[in-house]
Amino acid sequence: MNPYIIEEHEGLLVFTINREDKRNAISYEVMDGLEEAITLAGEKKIKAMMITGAGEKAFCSGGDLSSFHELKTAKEAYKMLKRMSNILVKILLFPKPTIAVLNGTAVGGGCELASACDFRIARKGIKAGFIQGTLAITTGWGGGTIVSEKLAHAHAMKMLMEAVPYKTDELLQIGFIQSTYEGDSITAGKLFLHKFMGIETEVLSSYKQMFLRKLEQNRIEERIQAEVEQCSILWGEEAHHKQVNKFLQKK
Ligand SMILES: CC[C@@H](C(=O)O)C(=O)SCCNC(=O)CCNC(=O)[C@H](O)C(C)(C)COP(=O)(O)OP(=O)(O)OC[C@H]1O[C@@H](n2cnc3c(N)ncnc32)[C@H](O)[C@@H]1OP(=O)(O)O
Repeated sequence: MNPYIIEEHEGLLVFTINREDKRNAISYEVMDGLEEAITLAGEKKIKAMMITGAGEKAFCSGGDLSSFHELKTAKEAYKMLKRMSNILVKILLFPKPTIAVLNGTAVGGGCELASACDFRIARKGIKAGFIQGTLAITTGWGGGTIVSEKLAHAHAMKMLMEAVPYKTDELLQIGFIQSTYEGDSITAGKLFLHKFMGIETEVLSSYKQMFLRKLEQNRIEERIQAEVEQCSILWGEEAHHKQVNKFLQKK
């Protein structure tokens, strides 16, 4: 089965992580897919991009631990973290509106991926959190830096440091998600963007640039690079490998 699906719905590019049995964990193949989707979303006929996951259990459970666990040293981890952080930067700085539709749990890197989008909506009852701390690492794809820009200081720091999944009412309250939905995820995403789709692409892009200028002024890319480097160091430590082993041995 293809690990991702790319579809076009009347000017909306929809990317679905299609690894339901692995809770939509991000493998290198999913990274290939995200890179392809970003390129396709750049086409003139596309007004906005949506990212979601297959099924109802998970939006994305972060990096594929069974595969990335092979990366033992800081240097090995850096390559993977850097590649995915480049993808997050492309989504963050994408010149058109982007939305993450959290069809299910979003944890670890899944929460980072969602943070890179302009908007996040969630199915009622899901949970989302930066649980990286429980694996003795920090965010490493740029998500910590991104969330520090998008949420109030105390909310962002609390969410990162607590390292627990939050319920939808808490996610709404801190502003991590903008609304909740019931039913089909793609329909919910389309409904959220409905009014945007009637506006000229150039107008949407011009507004997006206003927000991007602020991020550039705040040296976002330089700060994301520092996050990648810091996480790589922690990744190489025994404490991290011990926690990942615990998760993998639960099988
Ligand atoms: C690597 C980058 C780093 C970053 O920079 O941010 C990270 O992303 S670190 C964070 C990595 N993610 C996690 O630690 C989450 C791990 N997963 C879970 O906690 C749970 O699976 C879940 C997401 C809360 C869902 O729980 P549940 O519905 O009970 O499912 P299972 O736990 O039984 O899992 C089913 C199936 O999926 C496999 N799985 C789940 N997550 C991952 C993952 N991240 N990588 C690889 N595989 C994953 C799990 O092993 C099960 O597989 P099988 O036993 O083969 O059925």
